[in-house]
Amino acid sequence: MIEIEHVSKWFGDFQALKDCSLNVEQGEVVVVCGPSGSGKSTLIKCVNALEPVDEGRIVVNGIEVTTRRTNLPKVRAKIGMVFQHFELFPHKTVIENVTLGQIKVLNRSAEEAREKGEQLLERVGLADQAEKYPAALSGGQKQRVAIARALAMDPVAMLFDEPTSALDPEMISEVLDVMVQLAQEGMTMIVVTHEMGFASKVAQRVVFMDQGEIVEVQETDRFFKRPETDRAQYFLSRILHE
Ligand SMILES: Nc1ncnc2c1ncn2[C@@H]1O[C@H](COP(=O)(O)OP(=O)(O)OP(=O)(O)O)[C@@H](O)[C@H]1O
Repeated sequence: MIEIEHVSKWFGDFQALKDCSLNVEQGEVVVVCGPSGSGKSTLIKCVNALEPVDEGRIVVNGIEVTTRRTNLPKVRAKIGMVFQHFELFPHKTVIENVTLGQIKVLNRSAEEAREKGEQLLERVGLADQAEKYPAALSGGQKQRVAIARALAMDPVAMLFDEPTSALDPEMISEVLDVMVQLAQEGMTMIVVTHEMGFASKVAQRVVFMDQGEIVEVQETDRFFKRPETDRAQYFLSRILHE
């Protein structure tokens, strides 16, 4: 479903991704972890075509996202992305945030978009916040709006870039709960996170990145019991004892 084939990417002279390959199956949840600067965000931005790749290709649900295309917003909309800092439209209400893309990119009518938006806000527990502006919401609520907004586009897969790392500790579980539910419903997901509790509960596989390389791809249980590489072992021992 998500095929990443020999992807390399440079920022100027700096190689941020080095020959990265990974296949994510339909309905699979893969957690990507690794030290700061290892290329995790860059990798998933490439999957959503937010960053162009220099070598290799990425195919999502049969569509190559790494070719230059004119209908990029439509392709991108089908691959939902949730960012660390929410990236909501600050001057739009919650319901407008959730309907805008549906109207502009998917050409849905305002009524259809609103109905879908309301259903999704209900699903993430925010039905009563529809008319508020993002500034009036907590971080956990903002992130749930961001998830609802991505889901409103009927994505074939969802990408999460450290979705809980900007949240106060007490809000982390309200966002993770929504993600767990999505996973249980069979959504294909790539999740960049250091939430190893989430990884061990939900992910089928864990990808460990370091210095732009995919160093290790392991079944989750195995990764936590016995990572194959010293680099992954060292990383795990550090974050599990933080
Ligand atoms: N737009 C950019 N221009 C130049 N360098 C960049 C750009 N984006 C990322 N980088 C560099 O590429 C490397 C990988 O960055 P990336 O954000 O993918 O890492 P990460 O593993 O997600 O890190 P973190 O956990 O800190 O978010 C870093 O060294 C970063 O400084």
